[in-house]
Amino acid sequence: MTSRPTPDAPTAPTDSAAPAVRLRGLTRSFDGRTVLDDVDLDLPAGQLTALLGHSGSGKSTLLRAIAGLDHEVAGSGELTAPDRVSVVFQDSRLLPWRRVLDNVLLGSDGKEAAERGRAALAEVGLAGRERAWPNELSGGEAQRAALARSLVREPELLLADEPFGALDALTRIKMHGLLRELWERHRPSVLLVTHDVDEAIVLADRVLVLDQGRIGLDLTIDRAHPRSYRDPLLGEYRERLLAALGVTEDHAGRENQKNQEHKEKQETHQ
Ligand SMILES: Nc1ncnc2c1ncn2[C@@H]1O[C@H](COP(=O)(O)OP(=O)(O)OP(=O)(O)O)[C@@H](O)[C@H]1O
Repeated sequence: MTSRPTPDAPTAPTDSAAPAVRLRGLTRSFDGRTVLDDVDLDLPAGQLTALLGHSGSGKSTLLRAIAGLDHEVAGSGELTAPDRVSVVFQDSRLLPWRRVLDNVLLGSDGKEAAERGRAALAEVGLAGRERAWPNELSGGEAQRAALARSLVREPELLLADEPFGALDALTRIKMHGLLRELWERHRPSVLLVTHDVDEAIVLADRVLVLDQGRIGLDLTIDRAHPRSYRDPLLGEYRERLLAALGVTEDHAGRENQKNQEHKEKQETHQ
């Protein structure tokens, strides 16, 4: 567990019951403009949490702060996060000059590491593609490889910034199933940044909405898994989230219906 106090903050205590991530008074600004405004948040160990918010609301800024990737950003507050953190982005960030297995193993050597890498690739459905080059993979396969690379480190915390944002709808649905499966097997704490309300509701046990620099809504999704886009009981959560995002009912209704029809069609075709 690493505490990263910013200049005016004390160090957080660490104990076994402590949340995986603890933020107190986290503030981040760019050019004098406050993007995160005094955010308090606990992410319990082993929870899959989704983070929604308008474009520019600060989701990536929050994720980068938790990942410790924002040293150049002005800010304050107290932040505690685990030592083993993996980050997955919208693009796979595979090195094109390394084969898939070598990408997964980056930074680890030896026979045992190679075995773990192979096992991770098998877990994401890429057994047999170890020696492929990244440019031989589809977008979905590349994201699978990125997930394998993050898993091989057995992270305590997985930070995922729109990991499925660039994928087509059918691949996205398959990746939702995969992410949930991997989470159930490994149980890291996950913070999933997404624009997609349905993705958040189907995958996460808790959904946060970032609004005006703060957590505007903190919603527990109390439905068993696996969840279906067709589940009418998820509709109520969807409405609350859309309202928190400021989407009007009319607009939401039309968009929802379109999305719902599309997703149901894709689900049927799986
Ligand atoms: N390095 C930076 N320098 C200056 N401004 C930045 C920087 N990074 C982010 N910002 C600004 O901070 C605000 C929040 O950005 P951030 O990327 O966190 O939003 P987001 O919610 O992740 O957006 P999106 O959903 O579009 O990815 C935006 O107005 C953005 O322009």
